[in-house]
Amino acid sequence: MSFDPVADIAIRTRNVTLTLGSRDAPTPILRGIDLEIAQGESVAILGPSGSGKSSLMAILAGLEQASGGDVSVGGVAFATLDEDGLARARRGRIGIVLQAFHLLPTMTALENVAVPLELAGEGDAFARAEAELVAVGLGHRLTHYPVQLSGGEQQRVAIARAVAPQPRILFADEPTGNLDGKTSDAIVELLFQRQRDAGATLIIITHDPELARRCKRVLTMADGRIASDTRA
Ligand SMILES: Nc1ncnc2c1ncn2[C@@H]1O[C@H](COP(=O)(O)OP(=O)(O)OP(=O)(O)O)[C@@H](O)[C@H]1O
Repeated sequence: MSFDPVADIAIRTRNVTLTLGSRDAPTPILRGIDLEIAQGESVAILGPSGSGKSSLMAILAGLEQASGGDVSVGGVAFATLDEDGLARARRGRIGIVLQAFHLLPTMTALENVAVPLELAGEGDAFARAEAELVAVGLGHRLTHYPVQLSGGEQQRVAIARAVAPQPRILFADEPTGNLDGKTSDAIVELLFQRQRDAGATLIIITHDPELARRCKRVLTMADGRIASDTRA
């Protein structure tokens, strides 16, 4: 499985829909998303609470299947993949920082970052994981378990874990939500630095207009649709 360097398109969707709820009471969440995101682009997704931002990210990141339409990421059509196939498509290629950090409670901060690297078949997993944790200011918390870390520290472990495999596409849902101003600035700098250095695609859900302004493209969602799409 490889990314399509000719088209240089990281993500392409056609008429993507998501409908949840029961058959008797279906709830349309996404109502037809058409989107092309180039490799290396930085994209902010804005929009009111409940407009479908996290749902769209879950589909683009291969965490959830769309109800209808096509999603192709790095030239891979997601609709054809089962859960294992999606996990393989994500591994090492797609980095994800979710609002709930999903750190494994039985693993230390270092292990939470190193183990996915090992799973992706990377060498020097622990040395690289340590370097990533130092980069997010957590060199002094390597052996702490998630329960021993503050919310902002857990968020930074999740960010270190997401960027460590140097993914081609990095998704972040409110990556600075739990951080103070200074730490938030440092983390934002780290995300954009990774995006530039690796030519990665960066897709960030945020309510922070300052952070959105730093992205080359801003999508605004409303009621399950893309209401506006502007480039800087
Ligand atoms: N399992 C579900 N069944 C029915 N509706 C759901 C389900 N999961 C999410 N929703 C609804 O889907 C809508 C979109 O949710 P989503 O989390 O994508 O919005 P969001 O724009 O990311 O919001 P926020 O900014 O608050 O995180 C919401 O109205 C939510 O209540």
